Amino acid sequence: MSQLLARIGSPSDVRALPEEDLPRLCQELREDIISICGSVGGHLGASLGAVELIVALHRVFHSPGDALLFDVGHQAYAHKLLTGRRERMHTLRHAGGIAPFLDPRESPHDALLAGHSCTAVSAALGVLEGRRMMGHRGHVVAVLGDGGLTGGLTFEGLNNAGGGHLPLVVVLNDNQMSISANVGAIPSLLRTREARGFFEGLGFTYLGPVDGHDLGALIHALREARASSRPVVVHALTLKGKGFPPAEADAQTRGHAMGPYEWRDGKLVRSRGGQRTFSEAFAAVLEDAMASDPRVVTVTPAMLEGSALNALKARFPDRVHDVGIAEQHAVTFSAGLAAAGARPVCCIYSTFLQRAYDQIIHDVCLPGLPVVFAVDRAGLVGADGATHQGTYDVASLRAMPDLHLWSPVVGEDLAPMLDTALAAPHPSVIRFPRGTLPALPPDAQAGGAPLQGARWLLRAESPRLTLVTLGPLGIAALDAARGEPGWSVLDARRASPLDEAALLEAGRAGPVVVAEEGTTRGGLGSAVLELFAAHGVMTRVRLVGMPDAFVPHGDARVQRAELGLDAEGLRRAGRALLEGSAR
Ligand SMILES: Cc1ncc(C[n+]2csc(CCOP(=O)(O)OP(=O)(O)O)c2C)c(N)n1
Ligand SMILES: CC(=O)[C@@H](O)[C@H](O)COP(=O)(O)O
Ligand SMILES: [Mg+2]
Repeated sequence: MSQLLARIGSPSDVRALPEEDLPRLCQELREDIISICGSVGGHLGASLGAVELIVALHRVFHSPGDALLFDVGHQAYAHKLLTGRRERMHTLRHAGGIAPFLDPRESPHDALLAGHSCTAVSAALGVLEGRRMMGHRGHVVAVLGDGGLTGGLTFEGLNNAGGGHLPLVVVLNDNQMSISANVGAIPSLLRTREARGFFEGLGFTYLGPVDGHDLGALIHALREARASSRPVVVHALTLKGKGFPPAEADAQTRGHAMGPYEWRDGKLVRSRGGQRTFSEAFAAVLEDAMASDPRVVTVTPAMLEGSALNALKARFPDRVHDVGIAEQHAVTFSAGLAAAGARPVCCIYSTFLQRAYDQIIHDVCLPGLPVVFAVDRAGLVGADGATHQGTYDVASLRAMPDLHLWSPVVGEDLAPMLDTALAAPHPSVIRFPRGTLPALPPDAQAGGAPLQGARWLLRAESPRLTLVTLGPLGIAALDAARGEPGWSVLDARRASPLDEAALLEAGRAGPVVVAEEGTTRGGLGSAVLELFAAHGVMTRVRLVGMPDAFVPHGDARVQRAELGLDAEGLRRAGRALLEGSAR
C-alpha cells in the first residue's frame, strides 16, 4: 500500500513529512516506478537510481519557485509522481497521456522541456540569468547525468556558468552509465579525487562525492548548495536500476529503458516481439562490411544499444567507437577518419543528428568526404514522442550538394545500399525507421550494388496514377494499389539526388501521390514538386507525410493511420486525387 505517496499532491507535502518517513516514501516511489514501467514500459533504470536524489531535491528546494531542470528528463519519474501526476502515471508514454520526458505544459514543476541530452546546464543558466534580469527570486538547479557530461553542450554551459558568479546549482547524478557504460575519460575522472580539481578549475564550488542513496547526506549537501552565492556542483554517486534486481543485474544498460514486463513463476518476462528490427538488420550488414574491408569503421554517439551495435563492438572492439553523447564530435570525428582513408559509418538517430547539422555541412559535405550516415529512427518513433520523432532528416539533408540519401523498403535493401554508399566517393545517408522488418514483396527484388536511383515496385500498363514512396511505405503503397487499375508504385529509393527520369515519367503519365515518413515541408514531396515545376510537368500532386506540427507521443501504428501513412490512407489519397482531376 502506498500510504505516504497517496497523501503527496505537491512538493510541499514532501517537505511536510517527518524526516523518518522519507525512506518509506522512497520505497513507495520505487514500487510505483517498477509497477508503472511493468505495465507501460519506460525509462526504468535511470528513474530508479534518482529516487533519493529527487526526494532530497524536493525537500530542500521549493519547486516551482525554485526551478529544477533535469537533463533529458528520463530519470524524473519520481519527480512526476511527487508533483501531482501520480493518478495519471499509468498513461505514461501513451497517446494523450503523461509525457515521456518533462514539459512545462504538463506541469509548472517542469521548468523547461527536454528529451535530448546535455541541455540542462545551459538552460538552467539561462533561466537563472533571465530570472535575475526580470527581478524574480528563486534558486535554479540543473540535474545532470555523467553521460550528459560527455557532451560538448554541457561543457559550454559549465564554462559560461563557472566564469560568472550566478549561484547555479548543478547536481551531478553519477551512475557511471550512459545508456551503456559511460565512455571516454569522464568515468575515471569522476572516480578520482581529481574530480574536485576539475570542477573547481571550472569555477564551481565542489561538494561531494556524496552517496546518492543516503538521504541525510544528500539533503545536507543540497542545503549547502542552496546557501551558496556562487556556482556549485553536488556530486552524487548512484546506482542505475537501484531496487529492482533484474535492472541492477543488467550489465549492458542497468534497465535503462524497458518494454512492459511481468512476473511469471517468480521470473521476469519481458514482452518483446522477437522480430528482427531495421537496426539489427543494418548492424548485421555492417558487420559483413567490416569483416571484408578493414577500412570500415563504426562510430556511435552513445547509442550502441539502440543501434544494435553491441555484437559488433564485441567483435571489433578497436573499430567500433562509442564517442559519448557527442553528436557533433561523432560527425567531425567521422570526417577525420574519412580524410585519413578509412570508411566511417556513423550510426545515429535522426533526431540526434539534428545537433550536428553544421558538422555535416562544414566538415563532411563541403570537403566531399565519403562518410556514410546510418540514420536510424527516421520517421515516427512512438512512445518517446515529439523530442524524438525522426521528422527533419530528409528535408534538411537533401539541401546538401552531392550527398546521396537512400532509404530501404525492406531489410534486403540494406546490403546493396551500404555497398553502394561505401563504394561512393561522396557522403551518403541510409535512413531507416524504428521498428521491425517488413517482408520482401515478390516483385520487389533488392538489386545489386551499385544501386541506380528509383525502382518500380509496380508498373501499370496503362498508367493513371503513381504512388511515389520512400522507405517501407513502398509496402503500404503496393497494398493500396492492389485492385486499383492503372496505379503504379515507384520506390524513390534515393531522396537526393532524385532519379529525375523515373519521376518525370511518373508525372507525365498522370497524377502523383508522394508519401514519406518525414515532414512534407521541404521533404521528398517538395523535391518532386520542384522537379515538376522545373520541367513544366503540370500534373496534380498530393503530399502525404508528417504534418507541419510536432507529433506527440503515442502508438506509431495508430499515428501512421491518422496521418494517412498506411495502405488505407494512400488509397484514399490516390482516389481523391483521381476524383479531383476528373472534375
Ligand atoms: C542528444 C542526445 N543524444 C542521445 C540521447 C539518448 N540518451 C538518452 S539518455 C542517455 C544516457 C544519459 O546518460 P546520463 O546522462 O548519465 O543519465 P542516466 O541515464 O545514466 O541517468 C542517452 C545517450 C539523447 N537523449 N539526447
Ligand atoms: C531517453 C532517450 O533518448 C533514449 O533512451 C531513447 O528513449 C531511446 O529510444 P529507443 O528506444 O528508440 O532506442
Ligand atoms: Mg549516467
